Amino acid sequence: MIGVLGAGAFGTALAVALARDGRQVMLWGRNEGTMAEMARTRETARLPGVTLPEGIEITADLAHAAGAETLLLAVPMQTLSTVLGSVSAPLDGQKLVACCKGIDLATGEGPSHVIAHAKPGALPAILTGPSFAADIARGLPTALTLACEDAEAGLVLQHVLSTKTLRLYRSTDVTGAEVGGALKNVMAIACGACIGAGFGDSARAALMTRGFAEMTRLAVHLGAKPETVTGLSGLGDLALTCTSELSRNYRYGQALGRAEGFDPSVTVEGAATARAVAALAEREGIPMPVSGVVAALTEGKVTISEALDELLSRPLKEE
Ligand SMILES: NC(=O)C1=CN([C@@H]2O[C@H](COP(=O)(O)OP(=O)(O)OC[C@H]3O[C@@H](n4cnc5c(N)ncnc54)[C@H](OP(=O)(O)O)[C@@H]3O)[C@@H](O)[C@H]2O)C=CC1
Ligand SMILES: O=C(CO)COP(=O)(O)O
Repeated sequence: MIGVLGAGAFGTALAVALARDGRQVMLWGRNEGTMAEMARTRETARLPGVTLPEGIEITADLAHAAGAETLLLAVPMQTLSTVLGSVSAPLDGQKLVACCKGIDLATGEGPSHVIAHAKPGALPAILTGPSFAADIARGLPTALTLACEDAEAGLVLQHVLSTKTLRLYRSTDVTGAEVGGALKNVMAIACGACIGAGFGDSARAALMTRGFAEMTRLAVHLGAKPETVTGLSGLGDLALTCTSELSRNYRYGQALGRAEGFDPSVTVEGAATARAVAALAEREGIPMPVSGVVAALTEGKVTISEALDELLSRPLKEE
């Protein structure tokens, strides 16, 4: 049995893909009324046009869902610690796969460390890479990274979670996978802002490239392998998110670039993560100029033209 905690767009899309491939899935969401409605209609407003297969058990009972051998954690990053804290069972020996992307603002940690602190006896892993929920739920193909420090558990998870349309590559470099997934959202905000402000495609390509350099710098500093950052979790997801209006982070950036408002109920992981990265970069003494500018933009501390000036006026250096 696979349990999915978080019945938003991504958790539901993963549940649909896995159930279609014959897995028994339990999908947990916090709102009893919403979950009852989802069970009755087999539909969700977060994935219009998608029918939830009968193989998905829909529940609002957290203790029940948390009993599954493999748990996919698909809640927003800034709520992960709270959600895990609400599970009273220790989850010893259970495989906890973070499907969220970001860095916890309170602790400066990625999802695997948040899991390790909340449930020290569990086996943490991360599933990340280019994967819009709408694509996954429609059965469109993609490839993802499944990273787990325990190579044996990683191998098991790779087989449990791969389907005919989701091709999982395994890795033991959890830090590399987490940093790539977290930072690509920050870069997507930067690229959206760049396009929204009318700075053009050349500027966006430059931002993506320098953003990628920043991702690699932080990941390697934290002990990751550079080749992980060039994989699906880093470059793969960066390419997707910085170029598609299906990305919420990109659209949020566009709104910043146009000095327009943005619906605060939409999940935009890159905003809090930019602030977490800026704090981490300062603490560790790592230059992260694009992340710093995104953090300042999201906090309303600089305008889009001040952000551009800040990046362009940095001392000239070797690439
Ligand atoms: N959407 C996508 O294409 C992809 C998303 N992801 C990642 O998946 C994670 C979740 O995103 P996504 O599903 O898109 O987000 P959504 O906004 O679609 O859904 C978020 C879900 O989390 C629930 N939630 C929010 N706060 C809490 C809380 N405190 N306790 C319990 N549940 C809570 C919401 O419940 P409620 O409805 O009651 O508010 C909702 O079901 C993010 O980290 C994102 O980066 C990764 C790959 C692709
Ligand atoms: O992570 C994603 C695709 O891989 C989804 O991106 P957004 O959260 O920006 O929509």
